[in-house]
Order: sequence, then structure tokens, then C-alpha cells
Amino acid sequence: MIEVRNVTKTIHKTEVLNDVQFNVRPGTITGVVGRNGAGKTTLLRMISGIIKPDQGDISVEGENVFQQPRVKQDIVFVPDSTDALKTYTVKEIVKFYKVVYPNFDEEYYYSLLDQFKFNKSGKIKKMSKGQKALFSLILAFSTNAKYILLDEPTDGLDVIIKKEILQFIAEQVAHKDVSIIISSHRLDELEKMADHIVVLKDGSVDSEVEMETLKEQYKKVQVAYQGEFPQDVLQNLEVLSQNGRVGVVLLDSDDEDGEAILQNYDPILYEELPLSLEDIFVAKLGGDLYVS
Ligand SMILES: Nc1ncnc2c1ncn2[C@@H]1O[C@H](COP(=O)(O)OP(=O)(O)OP(=O)(O)O)[C@@H](O)[C@H]1O
Repeated sequence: MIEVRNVTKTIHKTEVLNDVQFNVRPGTITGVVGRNGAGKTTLLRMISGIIKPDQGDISVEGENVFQQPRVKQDIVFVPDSTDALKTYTVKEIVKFYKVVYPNFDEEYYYSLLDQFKFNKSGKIKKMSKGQKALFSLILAFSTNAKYILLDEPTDGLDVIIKKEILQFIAEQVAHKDVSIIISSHRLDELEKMADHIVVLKDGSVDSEVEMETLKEQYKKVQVAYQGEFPQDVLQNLEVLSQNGRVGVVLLDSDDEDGEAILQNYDPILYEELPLSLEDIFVAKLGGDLYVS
């Protein structure tokens, strides 16, 4: 488990993180969501031991990241740019990785490179942006580290490579004993894969949700009425959208009073719709602040 406890960091007089606290359970995917500048990259760099908090602790399997350098073998940080790797070839980089990650699985690395048709003697800087993104994931998952931290892994990529990358991550988690933290400003991408979401806002944890329970907690209903859309519904329920006689309402699953309000006006249409994480954030956690 990764435990982030009361972490605070000020950089150049700006408070970047303030009293951040959450856990990452083994074998899970944790999404860290926040707008640009919310502190996601700083948080990931801190968990991987690159920068120290001013206050608070970060531990991995009970060992402090900054007091036990050995812990770093268990963590790989994949930044959103591969600039640091660019002068190396696909073969050369393995030597460096093996120094930090003694369990690096070279056979697995080359088999993945084959699978994705990489040139094994090529230089990293000659790869396209999408290839670089996929390559850094292959490198990270070949280390056999227990925790992989991905900073905006699909940012700026086209939809096809984005899908390939998300699928690659999901397959890795399904087949390996690994935990992942993914930072993103895209809720819609994370909700498909994350078990746990931490919302960062202005350097603090604004909310934390468990995906399994979240979707059971709410339901989204489309309703239409014969006459005018009832004011009672508009004023007393969480109406996500309304257009003429049709509206979409978010209800707590066990909200019998809300249900009664909807039914009171004899809807001519009542249909449950698939619920997205974005719906819940928009309605329950402060408007469009979290939506990309
Ligand atoms: N080295 C630094 N010097 C000065 N300010 C910094 C430094 N690193 C981060 N910051 C500031 O800390 C805040 C959080 O930055 P960070 O990169 O962690 O956010 P982020 O959520 O990852 O943003 P983005 O989505 O844009 O990458 C920003 O206001 C940023 O300007």
C-alpha cells in the first residue's frame, strides 16, 4: 500500500500541495484528477521520491520513501514527456533501468516491443509522440515494480493510440500484481478503468470516491411530461438538463421522496440512463470545475 499522509509542499512561495492525504491499495488503479496546475505532477513526483514534502510522510509498504532508498525499486514514475530518454536507443536504456530496477524483465520488454512493432535498434527520439508514450509504458511495466505512476499518459495523443494505450494499461493490471496511479484532467477516461478516484483542487484533496460504490449510490433518469416540465422537479431535484418537456434527473438510489416527486406529475416517459462519473461530479461536487 502507498500511504500519503498530510503532505504539504511550497515551491517558490506558492503552496502547491496542502495537507494531501490518501491511500493506494495493492492491485488497484487510482485516478488523480484535477485541472491544470492542481498539483498532480508534483504529487506523483513526490510519491516517487523525486521531491520531498515540506511536511507529511509518504510510505510504500510501510517504509518511508525518503528514508529507505530501496523503496524506489518498487516505484516507477512515467512523466508526460520522454525528453529525459531521448538520446538513448531502445537497447541502451535497458542498462540504465537495470541499475535502478534489478528485476527488470528484459525478455518481456523485447517481446512487447515486437508485439507493438518497434524497431529494436532505433533511437527513442525518432519515435512519434504516440510511440514514445507507448514505449515509456512498456519500459515501466517491464521493471516489475509494484507501483507505476503515470502522469497524463494519453495527453495530446490521437484517439487510436489513446485507446491502444488505455487497453495496454488495463491488460497489464489484469495480468500483473501491480498498482497504478494515473493523473489526468479527463474524468471520462479514468472512470472506465479506475477503482478509486482522488480529486485534487488547488493543491488539496477535494473529494475521494470508490467507483464500485459510487455508481450504486446514484441513478440517472430521463423523464418527460405531457404538459410543462414541473417546477417542483426543477426546484427540488438535481436536474442535469432540461429541454421543454423532457429532463434528465440525478437521484440518490434510495431517494424515495425524490422518486415520488417525479411520479406525482405522471411522466409519459421514465427511463434510467447510464450514469457517468462526470454527471455525479457536475451535480454533487461543484459544477463544471472538474470537467475537461
Ligand atoms: N518547479 C516549480 N517552480 C515553480 N512553481 C512550480 C514548480 N512546480 C510546480 N509549480 C507550481 O505548482 C502548481 C502545480 O503544478 P503541477 O505541475 O504539479 O500541476 P498539475 O496538476 O500537474 O498541472 P498540469 O495538469 O498543468 O500538468 C502550479 O501552479 C505550478 O506553477
